Amino acid sequence: TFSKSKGLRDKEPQGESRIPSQFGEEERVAMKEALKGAIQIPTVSFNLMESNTTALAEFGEYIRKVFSTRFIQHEVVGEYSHLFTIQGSDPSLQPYMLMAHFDVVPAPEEGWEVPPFSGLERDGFIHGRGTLDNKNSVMAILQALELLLMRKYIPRRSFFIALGHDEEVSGLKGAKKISALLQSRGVQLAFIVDEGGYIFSGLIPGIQKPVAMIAVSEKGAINLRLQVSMTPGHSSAPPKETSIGILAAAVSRLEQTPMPNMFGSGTLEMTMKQLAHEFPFPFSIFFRNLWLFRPLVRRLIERNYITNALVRTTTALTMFNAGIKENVIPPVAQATVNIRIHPAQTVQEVLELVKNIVADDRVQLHVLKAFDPLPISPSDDQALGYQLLHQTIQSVFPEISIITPGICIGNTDTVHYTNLTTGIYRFNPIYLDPQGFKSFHGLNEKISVKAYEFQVKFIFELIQNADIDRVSVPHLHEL
Ligand SMILES: CCCCCCCC/C=C\CCCCCCCC(=O)NCC(=O)O
Ligand SMILES: [Zn+2]
Ligand SMILES: [Zn+2]
Repeated sequence: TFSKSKGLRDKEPQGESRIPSQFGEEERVAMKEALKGAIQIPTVSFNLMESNTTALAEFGEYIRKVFSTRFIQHEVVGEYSHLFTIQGSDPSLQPYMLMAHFDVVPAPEEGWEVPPFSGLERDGFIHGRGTLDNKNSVMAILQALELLLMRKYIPRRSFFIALGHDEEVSGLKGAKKISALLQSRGVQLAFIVDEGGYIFSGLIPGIQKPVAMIAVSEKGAINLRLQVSMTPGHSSAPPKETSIGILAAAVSRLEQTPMPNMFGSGTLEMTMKQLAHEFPFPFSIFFRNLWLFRPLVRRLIERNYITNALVRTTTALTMFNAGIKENVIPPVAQATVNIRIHPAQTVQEVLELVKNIVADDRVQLHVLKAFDPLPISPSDDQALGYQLLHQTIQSVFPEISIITPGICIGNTDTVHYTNLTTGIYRFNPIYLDPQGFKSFHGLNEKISVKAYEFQVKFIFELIQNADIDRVSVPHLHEL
């Protein structure tokens, strides 16, 4: 119930209509087999222009085959994305939306323990690209709905399921179009839930206990192309500087010059408030007494590469292309820099900083994509989406005692839905340890069969929790 989080309370106790989230052996086998099949379809997004469209189409066929989507309104949007509309019995309740994406980043086989699109089960884990990011969610959402419908559950609150096909390359053809379609129908959502927050385990230095982080905001981003052009010529009489040398020096300056540490603003303060007591001595003293230790904490946080990303705009050099032949002075050198913007900064401010760091007019800057950090969604007692997630985490994972709002350092399709709701929450009910975190876009991405079952159970519970009548409880200030 909501009693622990104080704000919203169930009007009625959960009646007999509540369906227990218990699944039979046959159902559990079918569940994991369905996920394996999804992993085997190589729905890779390479870049804005290029994706495996055959696989994207095949994925659509696959979900139709595995789930009884014919019983609910199912639309294909932007050629490959999917929008499901589940009509609730009580039109007075504002609808919500569950989101996920089924495109994945490329996965060259080198370095993987099992082929990345095999979906092989080994030692209790299903392996493959997309097992965490994010076919697990796509399949778990549809699976939970299917299991509820099979048990004759009739939702009271309407909800949508939006499954994007190009999240990894912007969401412009999928999520953006779904959002426009819903807007044209006059839909306003109570809240949305997407990927981007997790149950962190051993990921926050000093904290052993699991921390469920519901991301209430996410960083902005810029993809920036740096280019140097020069006249080609014979390499036996080289000029003093080449396009490659000039560009290399520029990107090296960017890598060597971190953006300013912005500790002291945004969602991190909220997260720190929740976590301060959990750190071991003497860190707990430092975090609880920022009035005295702020400068020290500011430095401590930037020591770890993950927490560093929470306090500053990050700059990652991700692509570098130059040269046409061994003995030709290169005409053009290009690099792509992927920047993630701290919520206290804007695209314009960061571009200005970049220009000053590059400080070389021969290096042209082209903005390929840019957006500001996302607004902070409410996490107070009255925030329905946040409180529903909070409640469901407490009931499905009773071992978790720390639930906190936070920020997602990656980007999600939610960027396209700010017109439909102010309640944007990013949370996947998955334990993520440092190895799991590194496997996002990396090697050996995998999910345990148990973890996947818990994800299905979580959504099964969340949908039912969203249907319980709630009354507001006056806010009680803690003494
Ligand atoms: C003191 C608090 C510590 C919390 C530390 C954890 C912070 C990590 C936050 C979020 C995890 C990032 C998940 C990434 C989501 C992936 C989505 C994605 O790949 N999108 C595409 C992209 O970003 O390029
Ligand atoms: Zn993702
Ligand atoms: Zn991703």
